[in-house]
Amino acid sequence: MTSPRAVLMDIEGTTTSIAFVKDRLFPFAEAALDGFFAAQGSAPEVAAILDQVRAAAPGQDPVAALRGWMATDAKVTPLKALQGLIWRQGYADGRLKGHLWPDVAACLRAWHAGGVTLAVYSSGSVAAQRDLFGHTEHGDLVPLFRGFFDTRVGAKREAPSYAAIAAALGLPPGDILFLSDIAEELDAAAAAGMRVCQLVRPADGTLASGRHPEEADFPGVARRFGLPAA
Ligand SMILES: CSCCC(=O)C(=O)COP(=O)(O)O
Ligand SMILES: [Mg+2]
Repeated sequence: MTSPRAVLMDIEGTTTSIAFVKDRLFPFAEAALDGFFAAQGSAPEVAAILDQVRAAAPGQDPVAALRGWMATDAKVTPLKALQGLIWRQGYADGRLKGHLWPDVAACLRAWHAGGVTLAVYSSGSVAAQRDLFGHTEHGDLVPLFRGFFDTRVGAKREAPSYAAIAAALGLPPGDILFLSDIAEELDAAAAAGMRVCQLVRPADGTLASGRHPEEADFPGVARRFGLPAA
């Protein structure tokens, strides 16, 4: 079988540790929330997010709605947009560094150098994705990627989202390999015709679903799917 022409990847649990997202990024945004609104609540970008929160949670105080979504890790677009704005300040002043598992950066560089199209699909906003990959221990990796996709393209557990991403990349779904730790996301991508592989990273405690090919790291993915070696 030919190797994939593109690799589409999830962030949390795939390129990046679950602990970094849950124990560093999410608490960072939650702790900064009140101060952020006090300083920037009237900025047009922030006001637009608050309007989206009011539309999604009618009758609720918008900040209370945001805190409720944070508490349940809801993948709601306005929450993700707001978290991205708050994290931006942390990346800019050096309090945040985008975490990548040690095997990831070298593989991304090798795959890109070998002509493989790279793209990201995460619940985190496109701005947050670009900030994470732009501020890693391995430098700015944003130029390696052709596309970044978030929940505005659709939910990660629904097949049409993956069809829309393939169309945006201008590739047949069968030419794209999707990498994620979440079996339901892989189910949806496979239903849209993509090739898939579950990242079962021991340090994240990921459980293999048994429904998809599985690998513990990106070099394993490269070997299995015939991608360039790092
Ligand atoms: C851009 S990093 C933050 C990721 C995030 O907010 C999140 O909810 C994790 O979602 P993923 O789709 O990457 O598992
Ligand atoms: Mg994930």
